[in-house]
Amino acid sequence: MLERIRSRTMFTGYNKKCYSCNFSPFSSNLRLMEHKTPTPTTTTTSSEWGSQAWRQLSRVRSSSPLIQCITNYVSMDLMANVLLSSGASPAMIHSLQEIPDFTPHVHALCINVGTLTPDWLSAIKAAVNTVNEMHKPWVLDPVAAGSSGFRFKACLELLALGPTVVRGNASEIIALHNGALDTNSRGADSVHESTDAVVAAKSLAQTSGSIVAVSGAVDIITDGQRVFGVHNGVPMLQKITATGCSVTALIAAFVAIDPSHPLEATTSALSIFGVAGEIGMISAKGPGSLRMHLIDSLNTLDEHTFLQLVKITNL
Ligand SMILES: Nc1ncnc2c1ncn2[C@@H]1O[C@H](COP(=O)(O)OP(=O)(O)OP(=O)(O)O)[C@@H](O)[C@H]1O
Ligand SMILES: Cc1ncsc1CCO
Ligand SMILES: [Mg+2]
Repeated sequence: MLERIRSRTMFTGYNKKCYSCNFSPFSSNLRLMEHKTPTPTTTTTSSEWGSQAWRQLSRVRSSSPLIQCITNYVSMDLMANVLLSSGASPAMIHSLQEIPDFTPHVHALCINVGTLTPDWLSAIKAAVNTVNEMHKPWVLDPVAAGSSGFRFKACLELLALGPTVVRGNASEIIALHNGALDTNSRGADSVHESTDAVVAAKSLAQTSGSIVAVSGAVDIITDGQRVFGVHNGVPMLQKITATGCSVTALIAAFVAIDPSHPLEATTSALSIFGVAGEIGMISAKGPGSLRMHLIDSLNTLDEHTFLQLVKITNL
């Protein structure tokens, strides 16, 4: 594994100053739109990004943010295990009746429309309104957004409520950007490469005010101005259902501990997940065992190994 040292790429656009501030993980005065604040341009290496991602994972591990996940039936197990193995606390609580008692206590909310029904949509909106009122971060996974009118309308309504981050695959982000149903939809699976969605992601970030992340061979992360690429992960992650859903939940955990820097937190979460996939793949025999080794790798990942494998570039 250690010989797989990645090259370090120079890039610009990162506000280093933000990372030297004394951030209080769970302060109540979070501003969801803070990433829109203009930042001075400095030069930062991929290894500095790697160090920052490691610090953020360390904070997830030490502070164990509580992440409420209103997600689909398929992803509940893997998502909860990915959060647990990364150090966060998952809570798969989705009943409308429980939201007034529980949601005010969470550090971030993960919303996923994978198996959406009208009842669940009501619960989702109630939970989103609660965290919005409390200025806490929330992340939207628009699973199969372009596959049906009901789902598409729901995704647009949720987008209008101002998610901190939207993470989807390329087809989902392109459908949201196009504002139309996807007649070639394959449901939860993408028919596009992530790099096909750069323009759509930037535009969607500009119109929504959200950070937009597109997963794929290269994960794309943008605030509408800056665009970063995470070159980690293995293709077999696509053969495990709900790895995308789970990395969205991991983004929620990272945004929970650094809500003032959602662009950077999202980039970090995707890189941690991708590196864990690469390490897991060394021992895996196929998707089934990769799923197990991915969870193990998230649990045991160490700084030295991560810093050797992480690759983040300016796109
Ligand atoms: N070709 C690839 N090479 C490396 N990593 C990949 C590749 N494709 C996807 N990944 C990684 O797999 C994870 C899931 O991404 P994917 O795009 O498959 O999500 P998704 O389609 O939303 O999945 P799901 O809906 O099943 O949860 C991400 O961490 C991504 O970086
Ligand atoms: C396969 C599938 N269908 C609805 S949600 C889901 C999990 C991956 O998004
Ligand atoms: Mg998905």
